[in-house]
Amino acid sequence: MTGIPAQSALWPAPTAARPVDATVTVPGSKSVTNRGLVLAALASEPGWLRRPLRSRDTLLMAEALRAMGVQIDTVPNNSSGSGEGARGGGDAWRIIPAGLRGPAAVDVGNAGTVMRFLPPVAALAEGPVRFDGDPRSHERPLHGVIDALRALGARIDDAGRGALPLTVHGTGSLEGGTVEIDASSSSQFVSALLLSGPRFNQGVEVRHVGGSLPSLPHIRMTVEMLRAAGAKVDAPEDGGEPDVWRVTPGALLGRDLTVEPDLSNAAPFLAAALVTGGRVTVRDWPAHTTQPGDALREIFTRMGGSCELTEDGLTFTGTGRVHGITADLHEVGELTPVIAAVAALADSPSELSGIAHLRLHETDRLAALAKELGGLGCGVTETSDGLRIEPRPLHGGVFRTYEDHRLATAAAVVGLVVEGVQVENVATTAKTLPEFPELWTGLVDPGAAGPGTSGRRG
Ligand SMILES: O=C(O)C1=C[C@@H](OP(=O)(O)O)[C@@H](O)[C@H](O)C1
Ligand SMILES: C=C(OP(=O)(O)O)C(=O)O
Repeated sequence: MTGIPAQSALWPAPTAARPVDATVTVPGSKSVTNRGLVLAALASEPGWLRRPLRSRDTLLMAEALRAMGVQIDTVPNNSSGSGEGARGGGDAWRIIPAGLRGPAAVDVGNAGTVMRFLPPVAALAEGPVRFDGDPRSHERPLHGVIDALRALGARIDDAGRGALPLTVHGTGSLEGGTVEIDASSSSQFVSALLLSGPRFNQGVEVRHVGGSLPSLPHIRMTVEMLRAAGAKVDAPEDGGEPDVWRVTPGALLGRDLTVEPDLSNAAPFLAAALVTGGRVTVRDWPAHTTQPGDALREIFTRMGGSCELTEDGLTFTGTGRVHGITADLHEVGELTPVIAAVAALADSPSELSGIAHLRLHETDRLAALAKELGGLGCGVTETSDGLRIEPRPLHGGVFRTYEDHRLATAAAVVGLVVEGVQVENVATTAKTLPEFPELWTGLVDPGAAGPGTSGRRG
């Protein structure tokens, strides 16, 4: 990939000489793209995904579905289709479902969505499907999906690990029915079972038992996207039983879906306006969305800025002052690294809670943020379920990223206002935003802006 340093290289994070003032096009949502791919692959007719995210996580998803027999073609986004979905340039994906089959090998990389959403799909395939991925994927929780699939009738060989690597021995169908799981370590267990649920003989009823479920907006996203594909879903927010979801068996429609921008990946760009006292517009911010990133409007406003949603997108304006925040991020955990970076630059301490499950994300995010923000001079303490951040004057230094895209973008936010921050392996942003280094450079230096970022100054 052009412009992205080699893995071990240090990337000097650009410092903003003045408040940033730019408009950014953030690529599509990882969570919407990967749900869209799975639902399209399980549908009874072809479908379209427009403006899909093309990043490591979504390309791995597409490759895995292809390995199981699904046809996914890349076509220019104006070649066919109609209505709202046909808008916009770039490429689209045309997904043509087929009888799912093994033998197949799936590389999950370190994508939670691939390692959790696809074993239920593989249970519907005819033949064995082998799953493996990065070393970290072996440590991330998967027991909820494995145990549930076994209870619903699947045969899985995981050598007793309860984790990757494993083989799902699909038989072409799955009985389904009611299952209890503890999804307190990842909402993706619930989403995984619901997404394939319409194709199980009896559908599925998922009953969460155990500690509080994280990332509820992501489960709502699953429910909304299932319904948009024609599935009948009963969910707690419609007056149903708490922590119980029911999906009725039935055919899924092929959709023509335009993917929203990734609002979690918008976080560092909005943060740039906040910490430099500047202004950033993120184009195409959806008026209605289930993405957790929509909560940034409220969170960053509390931290000192203001925002306006117009037809152009979301414009966030900083004042030059950043305040600490006390926030329970249980529902929006993936926003934590950038919020922590902003908190390290605030004029008062912050307390971030409800995010113990981040210890099992791409890396142990609580330990990594404490160590790396601490290494630049910030006071950071890990609590039982979060971080206490006490801002102090920061200095430059190497910021390690532990193969975690969100650690890299968090480091870049600090680097805007602290000279000498060097980000190790910024290329790790390819997990969800391969264009990050170019977009970020365009933000700070509009003269160097590529197609995704444009400066507003003359
Ligand atoms: O379903 C999804 O698309 C996601 C759910 C969340 O996972 P957890 O519930 O494991 O935190 C989130 O952190 C992840 O980035 C994406
Ligand atoms: C937790 C994340 O990813 P994954 O889908 O791999 O769980 C994330 O993107 O912040």
